[in-house]
Order: sequence, then structure tokens, then C-alpha cells
Amino acid sequence: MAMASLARRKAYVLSRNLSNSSNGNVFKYSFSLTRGFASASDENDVVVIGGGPGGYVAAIKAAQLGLKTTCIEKRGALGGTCLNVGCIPSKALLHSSHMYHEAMHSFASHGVKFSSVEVDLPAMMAQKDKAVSNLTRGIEGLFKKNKVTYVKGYGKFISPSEVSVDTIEGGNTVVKGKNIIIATGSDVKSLPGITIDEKRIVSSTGALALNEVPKKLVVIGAGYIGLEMGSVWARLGSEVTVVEFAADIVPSMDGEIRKQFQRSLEKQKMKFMLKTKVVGVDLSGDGVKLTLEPAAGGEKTILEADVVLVSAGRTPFTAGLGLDKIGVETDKMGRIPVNERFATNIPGVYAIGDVIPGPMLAHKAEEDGVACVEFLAGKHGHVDYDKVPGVVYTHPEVASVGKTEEQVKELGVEYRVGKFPFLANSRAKAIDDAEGIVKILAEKETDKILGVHIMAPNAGELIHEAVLAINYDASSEDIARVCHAHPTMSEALKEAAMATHDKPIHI
Ligand SMILES: Cc1cc2nc3c(=O)[nH]c(=O)nc-3n(C[C@H](O)[C@H](O)[C@H](O)COP(=O)(O)OP(=O)(O)OC[C@H]3O[C@@H](n4cnc5c(N)ncnc54)[C@H](O)[C@@H]3O)c2cc1C
Ligand SMILES: NC(=O)c1ccc[n+]([C@@H]2O[C@H](COP(=O)([O-])OP(=O)(O)OC[C@H]3O[C@@H](n4cnc5c(N)ncnc54)[C@H](O)[C@@H]3O)[C@@H](O)[C@H]2O)c1
Repeated sequence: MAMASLARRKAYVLSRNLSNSSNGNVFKYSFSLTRGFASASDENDVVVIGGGPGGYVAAIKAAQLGLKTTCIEKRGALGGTCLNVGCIPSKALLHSSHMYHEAMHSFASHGVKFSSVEVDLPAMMAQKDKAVSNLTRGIEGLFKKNKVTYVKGYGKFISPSEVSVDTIEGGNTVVKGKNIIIATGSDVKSLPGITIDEKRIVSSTGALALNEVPKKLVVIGAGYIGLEMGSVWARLGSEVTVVEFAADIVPSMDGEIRKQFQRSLEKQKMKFMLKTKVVGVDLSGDGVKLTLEPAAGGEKTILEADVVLVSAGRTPFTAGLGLDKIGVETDKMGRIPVNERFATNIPGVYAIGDVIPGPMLAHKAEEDGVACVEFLAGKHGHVDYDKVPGVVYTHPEVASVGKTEEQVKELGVEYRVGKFPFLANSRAKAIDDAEGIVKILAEKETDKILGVHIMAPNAGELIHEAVLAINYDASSEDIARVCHAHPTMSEALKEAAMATHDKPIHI
């Protein structure tokens, strides 16, 4: 059987039959799987531009599905923003700085004493860089294992089936593909009048590589990056002030959880200036002087900083890609609209990940990549953006899936809420790390889970039981009746589920 399926895979030659629908954005595909060797031609079945979580995962999956695949990446390393300057280095620094903070503030109460604790920033950065380089090399290994051709260079369209690549070595090559997937990701959104120099005014990339702990750090934007990188430097000793235009931190978070989360960050000495905008920057002295104004207008104030982190969102990256040359449409925000098969308005050209509408998250980009190539291979791909979990990796972490209470109210659905605080969870008490809560929202009539929100030290791990439940349309009673090991933090989810459909035991 295995031999037969291998032979079948090798023999697939994909022939695509495109028919453009009246709105120009929906295509129908039919595939004929005839015997022959696709590799006999130079043309790829799939070319992926961008080697981030969207692109590299799409390339590997396409190859696994028997499609001849090439991935083009300009930065000289695979893994994209996430691995090189995003998820991975930030989590490395979050972990290291948390260890330092624990050593300074928590170890003694557990009976572990040191004569002195100090930060060795170069060593901390070296550990982060080692994690990144090991992982990027790992993806190159996966490309080899799966026979994905890797072209290092800057790709730009010369036609809907041809990409010209200025290679890192200095040459040029043209890569042809029956299907081309744009996975070029996103870049820092700059703010008018604020020029990022990655020294005094930094993006997340600069904030991941500061060579000393700034005395005063001002963060513009209380979103994922601002709170994670703000936490890193606050733990290492910076005085951190977060300036946020909106009325709340992480505006997309459930309101009740957000309030508790903000209080927790304030206890960690992070200061918040909400409903505030930066209207001027003065770099004439050694540091930075920011002019602030209430978001609604009013009296100006000055805030001084040694370093300013601009983390007010990210913007799709399509510079130099030649989209206009082949007619790929973008929306007002520079994103590439796609249909449910990730097809753009140009036949044979697809887009996934941060460059298309939807949450800008690595795991969402990966799901896009897999689903997109599954469609290309004649299978059925599926991604439901309503069931994509989100995690802020601070301490405690905040993780959520599904709807917030505000969204449920807006939908007009009758619902029940069940909550359980970690203060009543035996494991959290045992390890003396009990700040946080689980909150479950379920439809009143059916008990179907609509949303789960967790604030806990390991919320990013705990959330996946809820993600699974929501994906299987589970009820809160389903979770409540599942036996959970004791003593674990996961029991808080069970208790919150019991509180949703009936009564909890331990509170
Ligand atoms: C500081 C930070 C922390 C983050 N932490 C998390 C986290 O913890 N969890 C999470 O889910 N998400 C996190 N993100 C978001 C995550 O990094 C992105 O959602 C994810 O990387 C998007 O994947 P992608 O493949 O769409 O794009 P990217 O990862 O941006 O990859 C696109 C790649 O395409 C390449 N490219 C672009 N144009 C061309 C071209 N013309 N030719 C060749 N190559 C090209 C780029 O060099 C890049 O490597 C974080 C982001 C940042 C900045
Ligand atoms: N843990 C994670 O999953 C993780 C971590 C980091 C980044 N990311 C992703 O990277 C993307 C970018 O992160 P981010 O934190 O830059 O964006 P974000 O969208 O998460 O937050 C940006 C914040 O900046 C505020 N803002 C916008 N303009 C402003 C202005 N002029 N002045 C003050 N505040 C302003 C917004 O109201 C918002 O609260 C996010 O979409 C996120 O999905 C994810």
C-alpha cells in the first residue's frame, strides 16, 4: 500500500483548469492526476515567495503532497519575522527576564537565597541568538528532507507564473511556477513624524537587541508587542511607560480579563497613559523628549525617555514585489484580499499569512499555508479565524479563543458565564503563583462554548483544551465532565466549566 501511494504521488502531474467567475475573484479548479514525472520540467507546481511561518510551512506541506516546490526568501535565513525577529527571540528574552525577576522577587519566599543576582545582558542576548539560529537551520534541514528547493534572494513578479529573483550572492534567476503563493508577511507600522533609527527610537527588532537596559523606556502602543517587550525591559530594571491611543490596553481582549491584566502589569511597575497620543519627538539632547496630547486633543505634556519603542501595529509587506505589474489587488490597508481558497484576483496567484486580512499570528499563517496548498493538491483546506487562539506571553499570560463577552453581547445571544480564580486552584497555590482567572462564555440554550479567556502563568498552554473544545462544538458540561489530573492548573478550566453549566466544587 505504502509503495503504491508513493508511486501515485510521484506520478501526479497537476493540470489546472481555471475559470474566472463574474466577480473576478472566485475560481473553479479541476485536477487531472495523470501518470508521469512532474520533476521532468523546470516549472514548479508551487512557488512560495517568503520563508516565514506561512511560507515555509506551505512549501513543506506542498512538497509532502507531491508538488514540486520552490521557496524564495530574501533575508538569508528561513522562519520569517516570527523566528528571526518576532515570536522566538521575544519568548527567549521573556523567559530569561522572568527568571531574573523570579530570582530577585520570588525565590527567597521559596527558601532559595542568593548573595547577589545580576543581569549579564550579552549572555542573555547570546542565548536568544542561539535559539534563533538553531531553529532557522532546522527549517533548512526540513526543506532538504522534504525536497523543497530554497532560493535565497528578493523575488518580484514578472508575470503571474514567473518570479525574477535577485539572489543574495548577487546574480539573478527566474523561477517559474504553475501556482505562486505570496507569503511576504508584514513590517513595522511607522508613525507620522517618528523615524525609527533602531537606537533611540526602536521597533520590536531594536527592542530585541538593546545593548544596555534603558533607564526609561517609553512604549507607543499597548498591544502584543508593547506589553511583551515592555515586560522584558521592566523586569530587567527599566522604568516603563506605555502610551496608548485607545481607551484600553489590548483593545481586542475580553474587557473583564483586560482590567485584571492591566492591574497585574501595574503591580509590576508598568505605567499606562491611555487615550493619549504622541504628537512630537525631540532628539536634540542625549535622550528622547516626546510631546504627548490627550487623544481627543487638549493640553500637551512632555515625557522623557532613553529609548522609545514604536509598537503601534504592523503593516503588510509587499514592497518591490511587482504586484502592480501583474495586477494583484490590495485593499486600503495594503492587504491582499483572497477568497476561501486563498486565491487573489489573478488566476494562479495566492496569498497567505500576515499579508492577507485576518489575525497577524504565526500559527494562523501556518494554517493558511497548509489549507492553501491542500486546495492546490485537490484536497479540502480549512481555517476558521474565529477559532484561532491568541496569547500574550507576559506573566501572567493571557490567552483566549472565541468570542469576548462584549462580542457575545453585541451578537444578542443569551449566554451564561462561568469563572474560576487561580487563587482557589491547589497547584497554583502550591507554587505560589496564583494570579489569574478562567472565564467561559456559553450559549444559554445549548451550553455550547462561545469563548474562553484565561489569565494564568501558563495560559498559553492551558488554552488548547478550550481550542479543541470550541473546534468540536463542545458544551461547558463536556469539559466539566472530563476527568482532569490533580493537582494541575488545568483543573481551573474544569471548575470554570462546572461554574458555567452548574456549580463549581472548590469555590
Ligand atoms: C516582536 C514580535 C513578536 C511576535 N510574537 C508572536 C508570537 O508570540 N506568536 C505569534 O503567533 N505571532 C507573533 N508575532 C507575529 C508573527 O511573527 C507573524 O504573524 C508571522 O511571522 C507571520 O508569518 P508570515 O509567514 O505571514 O510572514 P513573515 O514571518 O513576516 O515572513 C515573511 C518572509 O517573507 C520574506 N519576504 C518578503 N518579501 C519578499 C520578497 N519579495 N522576496 C523574498 N522574500 C520576501 C521576508 O524576509 C520574511 O522572512 C510576533 C511578531 C513580532 C514582530
Ligand atoms: N504573542 C503574540 O501572539 C504576538 C506578539 C507580538 C506581536 N504579535 C502580532 O504582531 C502584530 C503587531 O503587534 P503590535 O503590538 O505592534 O500591534 P497591536 O495591533 O497588537 O497593538 C498596537 C497598539 O497600538 C495602539 N496604537 C496604534 N496607533 C497608536 C498611536 N499612534 N499611538 C498610541 N497607540 C497607538 C493600538 O490601539 C493598539 O493597542 C499584532 O497584530 C500581533 O498579532 C503577536
